[in-house]
Amino acid sequence: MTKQNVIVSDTGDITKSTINMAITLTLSSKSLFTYAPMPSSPMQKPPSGGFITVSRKKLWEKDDPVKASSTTHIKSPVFFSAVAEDHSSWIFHHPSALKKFDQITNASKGKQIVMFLDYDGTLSPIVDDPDRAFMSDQMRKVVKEVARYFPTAIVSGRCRDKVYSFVKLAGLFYAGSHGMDIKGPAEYQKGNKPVLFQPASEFLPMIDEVYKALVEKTKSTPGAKVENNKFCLSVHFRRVDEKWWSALAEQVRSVLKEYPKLRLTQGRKVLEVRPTIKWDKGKALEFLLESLGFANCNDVLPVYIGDDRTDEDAFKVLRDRGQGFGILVSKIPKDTNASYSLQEPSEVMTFLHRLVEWKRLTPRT
Ligand SMILES: O=P(O)(O)OC[C@H]1O[C@H](O[C@H]2O[C@H](CO)[C@@H](O)[C@H](O)[C@H]2O)[C@H](O)[C@@H](O)[C@@H]1O
Repeated sequence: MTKQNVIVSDTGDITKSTINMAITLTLSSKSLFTYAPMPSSPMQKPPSGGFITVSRKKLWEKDDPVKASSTTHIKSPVFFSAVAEDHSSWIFHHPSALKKFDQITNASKGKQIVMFLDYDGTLSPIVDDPDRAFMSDQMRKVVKEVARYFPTAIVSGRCRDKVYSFVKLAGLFYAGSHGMDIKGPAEYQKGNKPVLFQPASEFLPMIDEVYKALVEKTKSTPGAKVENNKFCLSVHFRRVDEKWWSALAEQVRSVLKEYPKLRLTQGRKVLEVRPTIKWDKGKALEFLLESLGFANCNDVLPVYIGDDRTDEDAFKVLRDRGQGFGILVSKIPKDTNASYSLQEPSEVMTFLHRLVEWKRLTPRT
């Protein structure tokens, strides 16, 4: 494997000493994720008081409650006060979308809201078994209502068919495989045809081959699970004992060294394998806006809600366009290009309810 084809994250789901470090050391010193700190981000500044430094990595570690509870250093009261301080500073810059609801709806005056919703960790809570990440009936109901009023897309790392089998709603756009498999509802036509876009289709045979190789290679690691997401793959380690994380990373690396056209990224306790093409959730968002007839328009307000690093590509597109808002679903501070935050899927549901209510009560202009 060349050093160029593997890009590695640092993420709060794991510690430096384990899987993350294993890949970083063996493959590349370059960090994968473009979690560029925002110029205004308070996280760039040293915490005031000057007696303790709380790194972003430690804050990311808290993303995982199990990990956090087993990490002895965060029990220090000094740590807690520094975390609290960082948290309130972060919230100041990424306020709750519920608290700033009026600000968001005011910005939509004269504009068409278009909703983009990530699936795992946004519409459904994170669970141990990826095959059981079901969406609640209440969440389905409100997403259906949202889609009645606003063009709506589900954007997921999952295989499109799989995410559809969870959401089970017609009339929406679905962008699976991190946006590499986009399908629109029949009622939205582009050139008299329903929208269908698969920029990585040439990679299908390779992805299938690597899927089989990864299943074979990782079968000795208890708890590891390889998920075929059609144009990309996920190697889950949520149910793998931490002591095997490095070995699992090495297994994945050993398979990928034969495939320089694939890259490795990291999400929430998952290693994600995908083609090196320049396509991501941000590009998918732009493609969808264009398909909806909103390319180069000022009268549109895209709102993207997501919880993971891959959603940052979409947040960044919105920030760069100076259009719409990204909303990060997270309980803890993270470097993000999102403008607002929500703590968890239940808050996402409340936000969507309020949006539907607001739209119902707003007189048509
Ligand atoms: O873009 P997303 O819809 O957020 O997909 C990202 C990954 O989500 C899924 O994995 C995550 O959720 C699982 C279920 O809660 C959890 O067990 C896992 O640890 C998380 O990483 C999905 O299974 C992956 O294929 C996606 O890449």
